[in-house]
This record gives sequence, structure tokens and C-alpha cells, in this order.
Amino acid sequence: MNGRGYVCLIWVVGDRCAVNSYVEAVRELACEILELMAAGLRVPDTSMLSNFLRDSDSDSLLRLNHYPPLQLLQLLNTSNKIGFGEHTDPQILTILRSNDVPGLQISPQDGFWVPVSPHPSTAFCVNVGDALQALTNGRFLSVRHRAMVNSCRTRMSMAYFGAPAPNARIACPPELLSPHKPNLYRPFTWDEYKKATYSTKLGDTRLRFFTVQSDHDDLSE
Ligand SMILES: O=C(O)CCC(=O)C(=O)O
Ligand SMILES: [Fe+2]
Repeated sequence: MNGRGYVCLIWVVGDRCAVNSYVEAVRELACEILELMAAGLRVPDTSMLSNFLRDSDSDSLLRLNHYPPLQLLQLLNTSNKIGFGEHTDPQILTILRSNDVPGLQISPQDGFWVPVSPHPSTAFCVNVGDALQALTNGRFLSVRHRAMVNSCRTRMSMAYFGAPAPNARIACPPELLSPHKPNLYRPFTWDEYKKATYSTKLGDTRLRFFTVQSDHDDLSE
């Protein structure tokens, strides 16, 4: 247990070849999605977002989550139905798939949770992360989500988090700025954002430390 519920984080060490092929394929998918998003935003350089993931120093990662069934957890005298507490993903884009056990929920609005049905053989769930929200000046919003445990079945999920390189500068392109849409976030590096992530709680909205108005906010408050 890692203090985030009953999620068991496994860093992949098994069949490297299969894992590498999977990561390459989902990275390509994420890049194509980001290029379509950039085109939709009419950014002249449509690879401006995908380049972050293609960078050889990209901090992208693959995470496997394992949620034992509630019945089993109750034998251990714990009955927390939340497997992974509510949060937004800090990175640019997440490509997630799970086995056929439901559990993922998204919150389009405070206090409301909408279940996302699993489609293990036909569909991925794609989450906008905080860095993409900043890069698009809030045109795309990072989605708050959580994962519940199932009462009798084990749930497993696999998430590819497409991230920038540590020293990459996260700044909205000038084409997305106008007097009516001024910059919401000050430029920051991915390293700075990761530090903010580590020094706050899982469910915190860390982008607030990077809003233009909060230039002088103290992370330790
Ligand atoms: O297991 C899930 O469906 C969600 C996992 C998740 O949100 C994460 O790993 O960041
Ligand atoms: Fe997540």
C-alpha cells in the first residue's frame, strides 16, 4: 500500500521487449492525438505538443495498477472502496486501459462522479494532464478522476503518462494568447512542476501555484 488507497504500483521489469513495443505504440498514439489537438487549435507547428513526448529525455512512464477486490481487503480489516484517490494527472496526456472490471470515475464538476466503462479490447481512455492544460492556456482541461475497487473482482489498469523532459519549458504558444485570452499560467519547467507535485497532496490542484496571479504564492503554505 502506498498511502494512496489500495493501489499497488509495479514498475515494469518483466518482458522488456513486449513492454517496449507497447510503450512505443501508445507513445505514437499519444503523439497523433496531440498533433490533431494542435491542428484543432490552429497552432502553426502541429508537432509542438507531440515533440515533448518524442524528446529522447522525455520523462514519460508506464504504470501498472492492481486493485484487489473489496472482499479480500475486508479480510484484512480494511474497507476503503477508493483504490486510487481523486487527482489530476500532472503530465501532458495519459493513455489508459484496464481489464474488463469497472472502477474508473471522472469528475466533470465538483462532487459529481461519472463512471467510465472499460473496453479492454476496443478502447483506451485518454486523459488530458495538467501540463497540457497549461500548454493550451486552459483550452483543454485536465480531468479529475479516481479509481474504485470492485466488490468481488480484481481490477488492473495500465497507464502511459506522456511527459516532457525535465528541463522542458511549459509555456503556451503566442497564437493561443489574445487580449481576451491572456496567459493564465506563467512558464515553468517540468522539473519545477514535478517538485510541486511531490510537495503537495495527491488531490491538490497544483496548477494554482503557476497561475499568473499567484507568482508569489508559497508552495509550503
Ligand atoms: O486505475 C485507473 O483506472 C486509474 C489510475 C490512475 O488514475 C493513475 O494511475 O493515474
Ligand atoms: Fe490518474
